[in-house]
Amino acid sequence: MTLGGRVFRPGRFFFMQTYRFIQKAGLKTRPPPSDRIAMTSPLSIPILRLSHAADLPLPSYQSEGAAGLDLMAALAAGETLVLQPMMRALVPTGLVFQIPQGYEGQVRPRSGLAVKSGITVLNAPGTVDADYRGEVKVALINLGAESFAIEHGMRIAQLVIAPVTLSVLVETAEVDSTARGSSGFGSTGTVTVK
Ligand SMILES: O=c1ccn([C@H]2C[C@H](O)[C@@H](COP(=O)(O)OP(=O)(O)OP(=O)(O)O)O2)c(=O)[nH]1
Repeated sequence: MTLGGRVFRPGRFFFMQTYRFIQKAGLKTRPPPSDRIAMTSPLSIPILRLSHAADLPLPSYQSEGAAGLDLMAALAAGETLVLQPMMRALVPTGLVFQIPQGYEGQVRPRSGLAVKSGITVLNAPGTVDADYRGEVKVALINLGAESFAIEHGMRIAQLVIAPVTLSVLVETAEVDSTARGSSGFGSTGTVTVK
């Protein structure tokens, strides 16, 4: 931008001041840059619905800020899957995801099912690899004292899409030293106030 023959480069402060002025004046604006950082555009994920999930809606976020897409049990018509206490089952979702390279799907338990009925994901978080093209299934286990009936369409788990940091392992003869060293597995105890 040129002002009075001099080159003028407006910085972040200039934009924020201008934004606040417009806001005070009651004019409608887009959110300031700092707020917009969090509003990244959603990742597109191709998804294939298999025949046993044809009557089910696609997984969706249940609230504006939810992190997980609810996964539903896709059972055969009229089938009910009863999980006896301490029994496990691989529950089909009827969905094939094409997760983009650099991301993974994490199959996580739903806290409501866990707290109310002891139903959780046995391998939590289950990992759905970016190159997996099979049906996503949920390994549920009943850790409760009562049997639990899973019906077709029941929201049994949630899928969180997360970025994956790919690493290159570099073998070395020694690693650097730290204050913790090799202490772990409860070495700091559990008491907070001494
Ligand atoms: O809860 C899960 C976990 C995995 N999978 C699918 C997607 C994943 O990409 C594939 C393999 O999972 P994982 O790598 O955890 O299994 P593995 O036991 O290491 O098998 P593999 O040798 O096939 O990788 O199985 C699910 O559908 N649900």
